Amino acid sequence: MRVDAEHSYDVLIGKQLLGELPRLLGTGVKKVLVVHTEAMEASAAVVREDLLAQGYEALLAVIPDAEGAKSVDVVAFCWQVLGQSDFTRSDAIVSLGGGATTDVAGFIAATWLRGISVVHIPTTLLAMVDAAVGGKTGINTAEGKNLVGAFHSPVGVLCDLVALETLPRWDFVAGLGEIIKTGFIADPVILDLVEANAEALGTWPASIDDHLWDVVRELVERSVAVKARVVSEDLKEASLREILNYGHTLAHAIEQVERYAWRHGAAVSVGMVFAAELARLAGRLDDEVVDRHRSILASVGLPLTYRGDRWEQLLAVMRRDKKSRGDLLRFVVLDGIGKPTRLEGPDPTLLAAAYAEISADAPTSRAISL
Ligand SMILES: NC(=O)c1ccc[n+]([C@@H]2O[C@H](COP(=O)([O-])OP(=O)(O)OC[C@H]3O[C@@H](n4cnc5c(N)ncnc54)[C@H](O)[C@@H]3O)[C@@H](O)[C@H]2O)c1
Ligand SMILES: O=C(O)C(=O)C[C@@H](O)[C@H](O)[C@H](O)COP(=O)(O)O
Ligand SMILES: [Zn+2]
Repeated sequence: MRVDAEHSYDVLIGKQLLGELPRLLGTGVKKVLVVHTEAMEASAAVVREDLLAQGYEALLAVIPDAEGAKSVDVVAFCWQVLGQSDFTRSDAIVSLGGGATTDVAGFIAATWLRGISVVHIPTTLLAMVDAAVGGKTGINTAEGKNLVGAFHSPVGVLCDLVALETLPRWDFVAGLGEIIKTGFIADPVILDLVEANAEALGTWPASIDDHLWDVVRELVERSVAVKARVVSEDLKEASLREILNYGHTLAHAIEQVERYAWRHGAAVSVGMVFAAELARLAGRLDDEVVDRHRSILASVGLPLTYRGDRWEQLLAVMRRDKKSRGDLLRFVVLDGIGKPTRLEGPDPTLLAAAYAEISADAPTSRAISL
């Protein structure tokens, strides 16, 4: 799959792809910093050995797990490593891990010497289908999620599906959240595929067999194809790219309120049900599509509700969403499957009514508690 952003790059999807890394790094690179978490230590050692065998100077930088990686302290630590190892503009970073790792490593690459090459090797489903592709990089601040970052496209992405064999069920399911998002905004075949294989997908990795691998590969390819098309047309989110943010306005607020104890994909699941209810109440989306949100997300084990007593707090956080313009809150909503649009400045009563529909506490809501 090819992405045409500030430069063109390949997203390779398959098995045992490590041999492709030198080609993705391109010519002239001498030093490579492999950024990874402790959980990825063994794989990072293999990548390093491979790079050394190919004649590169290869170093490892271990960063904290999950959202703990997306902090300015981690960035500063990696800048120090790069500085002390004399990394120049002809050297490169390789990220190895989930979306948190690819986000922070991408940001380090974007900022070191004002930008050096990065190759992403995503190891979660979510990072393969979304985070590693498209060049959005960033970190969190105390005030919110992804508030600091840069658009900095990788020079290549290597999605080795074998990595998914060790991914725990909950992290796999979180990745399905972004895949289902892609289905609703742009590719209904994704929804059909998930619905037809929901039980096996929702019980990963116990359910792995040849058929399931074919399904997962197709889901990854279809999701990456949508993302590649969108970011090739609108890298810096002038307009079209906002559709990839479906469900994210509320999702990011939930993640922050939960101090990142929720997985991103799980929060996106609740955020999509909220956005669907918002569109329904605004008279844009019919009941059938809203119900399909709930049924498909629940079928793989994703959450549909959030605590009712947090609305004011969530609303305050949502005001800092990147789609906001001044006081104007803006949401990506659907007019139908594959028909994303924007809802700008919805009435506060409409927002509260949509939230009541997803509140875990509301006895009369249409929400299903899992
Ligand atoms: N830049 C973008 O366009 C973009 C898109 C979507 C999401 N994101 C970001 O991605 C992050 C979420 O990514 P995520 O869901 O991958 O979470 P994550 O990076 O936190 O990884 C989830 C967990 O999986 C573990 N893990 C990773 N690979 C594994 C493997 N192969 N086997 C076993 N365990 C493994 C990690 O150690 C971690 O504990 C969020 O920060 C989100 O904001 C960014
Ligand atoms: O690539 C994009 O654009 C997206 O919005 C993809 C999202 O899934 C992703 O979570 C992204 O990091 C959110 O971006 P943000 O600009 O809302 O921080
Ligand atoms: Zn996301």
